[in-house]
Amino acid sequence: MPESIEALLDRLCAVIPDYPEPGISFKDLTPVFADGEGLRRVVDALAAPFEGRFDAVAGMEARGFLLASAVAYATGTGLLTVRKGGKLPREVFRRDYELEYGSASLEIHQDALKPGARVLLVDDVLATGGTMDAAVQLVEQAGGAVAGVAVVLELDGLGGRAKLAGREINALQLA
Ligand SMILES: O=P(O)(O)OC[C@H]1O[C@H](OP(=O)(O)OP(=O)(O)O)[C@H](O)[C@@H]1O
Ligand SMILES: Nc1ncnc2[nH]cnc12
Repeated sequence: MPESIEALLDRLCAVIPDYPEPGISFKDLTPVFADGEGLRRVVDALAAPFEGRFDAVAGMEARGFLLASAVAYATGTGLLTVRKGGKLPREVFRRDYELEYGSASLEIHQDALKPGARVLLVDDVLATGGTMDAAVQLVEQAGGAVAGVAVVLELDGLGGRAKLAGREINALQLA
């Protein structure tokens, strides 16, 4: 029987205690990305429930970029870059937010989207949901319609799903 995606993630995801600060259990997916079959299966599984329902994929800097660009390529859709603050050269919309270990800001070009474009948002980890919620708001502010949210790992007990109430979420594994 083929290995389930949950078993694959259990096997390849590294867990680092007390990183980047005491009390955080850091989930490192770089070994999944480094595995040819792992990367392909994760990318396909992220997009599968939304097939035919999105025109573009938004990835959040930095780890989200890795997955979003692969999903966009695999599905023949466009790629939107949602960048950390101060990196984009033209007029931006901006959101400041909190995450498990600090605060940050995200920006999107004001003209990044065609009006009504259906956007799938992709990231590696959903923890507090601060990052994903900020990105959802930016996509909508730029005139897009959020088709859904796809993440590899949803961290249990940190409130990310509640923060995204009403959004369709595809999480490949609850950790
Ligand atoms: O649900 P949240 O609490 O917002 O946490 C999830 C976010 O945290 C990580 O990014 P990080 O900001 O560490 O940046 P990186 O991708 O540059 O490592 C991860 O890639 C998600 O984007
Ligand atoms: N515990 C965690 N592991 C990996 N990425 C994260 N992003 C936010 N919290 C995280």
